[in-house]
Amino acid sequence: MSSTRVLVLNSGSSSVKYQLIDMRDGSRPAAGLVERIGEQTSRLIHTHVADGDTREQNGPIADHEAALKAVAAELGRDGLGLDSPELAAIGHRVVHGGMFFTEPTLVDENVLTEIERLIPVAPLHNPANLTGIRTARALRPDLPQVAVFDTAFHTTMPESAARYAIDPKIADRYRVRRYGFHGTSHAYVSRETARLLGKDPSEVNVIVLHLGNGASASAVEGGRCVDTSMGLTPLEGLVMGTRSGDLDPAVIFHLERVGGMSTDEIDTFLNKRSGLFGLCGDNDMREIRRRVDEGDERARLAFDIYIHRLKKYIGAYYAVLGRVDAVAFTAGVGENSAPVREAAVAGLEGLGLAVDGELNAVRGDEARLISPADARVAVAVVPTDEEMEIATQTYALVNGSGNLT
Ligand SMILES: Nc1ncnc2c1ncn2[C@@H]1O[C@H](COP(=O)(O)OP(=O)(O)O)[C@@H](O)[C@H]1O
Ligand SMILES: CC(=O)OP(=O)(O)O
Ligand SMILES: [Mg+2]
Repeated sequence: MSSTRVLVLNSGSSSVKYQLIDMRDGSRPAAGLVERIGEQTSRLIHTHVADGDTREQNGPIADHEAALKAVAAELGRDGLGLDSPELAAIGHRVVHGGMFFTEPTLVDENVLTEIERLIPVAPLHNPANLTGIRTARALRPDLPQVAVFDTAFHTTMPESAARYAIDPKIADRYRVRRYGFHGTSHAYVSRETARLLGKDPSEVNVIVLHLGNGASASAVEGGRCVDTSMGLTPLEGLVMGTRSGDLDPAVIFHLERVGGMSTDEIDTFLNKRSGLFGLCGDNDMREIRRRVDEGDERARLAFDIYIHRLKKYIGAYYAVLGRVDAVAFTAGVGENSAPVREAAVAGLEGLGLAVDGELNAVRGDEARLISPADARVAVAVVPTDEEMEIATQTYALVNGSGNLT
């Protein structure tokens, strides 16, 4: 039996998402999610696609190691376990790869050491990614494990965009620079946007707006990233579900000196209790829109701040690129929230940007244009598929080709 399947693991700070993908035809025999890891109310939802069976497990799952073992057991019940000869490799999303990793990388001890060294700049993400890799290796030591880095796509950024305006000696000593994240999604979506326009990626300039719980924008010139909104960590840039995005760095000194908060408290405050959640108590855009429609002022302000920041980045990346062929909305909010898309480009007709109300209201899983037919710049909804991109890159590395054979 040939090995054509890739298990993709996306370990977040309190969740593990997984998909088993068959590279022969792109089918997904199984997929699932473990959420609220470390709490009493953890939940595993597993879907075995062949028989449409979805199983749910509720109850505490202490850590990422236990989560991954539970996932392996669920896959095993469907005959799709980690011992399956059809499994070619496991592809892991790793959030921070620093400057070192510019490509998908076969995991060995040195790679693990380097990912570990990057924990201080990705404290919410890299530890979970590491545990995922280590647990998977222990369960199936002979299987190739590939790390696919969120930062890799952004390593093409010019120094003018990647450096902060601080002494380069200090910056280099502490590896302080703008790395950018969600790169797997920005790469996939910019390519799919070119495809939607019937062009080669090398011919088009695209602004990608990845609006999920974490959110980031990128400027992609002829298939290469030239700027992105996240920086040293995934805190910079857009307003997010629970992260503040851009602020004057002096806010931190002020909160410490005047507010009496510790560095760790400020870190938690800005990463976990700010953004939409900090502004109005909700981080889910559906709930925020519902409240806006009911006339809730706090939700309205949160929405307006979110949109104002988004619009500023569209303008900034328009200037960075000089010529823009398309603006692509993706991820949970970008794919599903027509009001966000409409508000983000409202008033930008001068830049050739507009949204057609009827097209914007259409829902669906396919990439689609939402700009009027005569628009100078295409505005598109392009569903992201980080799992397929990770599987493709993983399979290409272990097999010498990314083609679906
Ligand atoms: N129908 C919808 N309308 C508006 N927002 C939505 C909708 N569906 C999902 N979302 C938003 O998508 C967010 C999650 O996006 P997602 O890309 O799945 O995030 P992540 O991968 O970062 O967890 C949710 O917080 C929610 O606000
Ligand atoms: C890097 C990052 O922000 O990831 P996520 O959106 O999964 O939190
Ligand atoms: Mg996401």
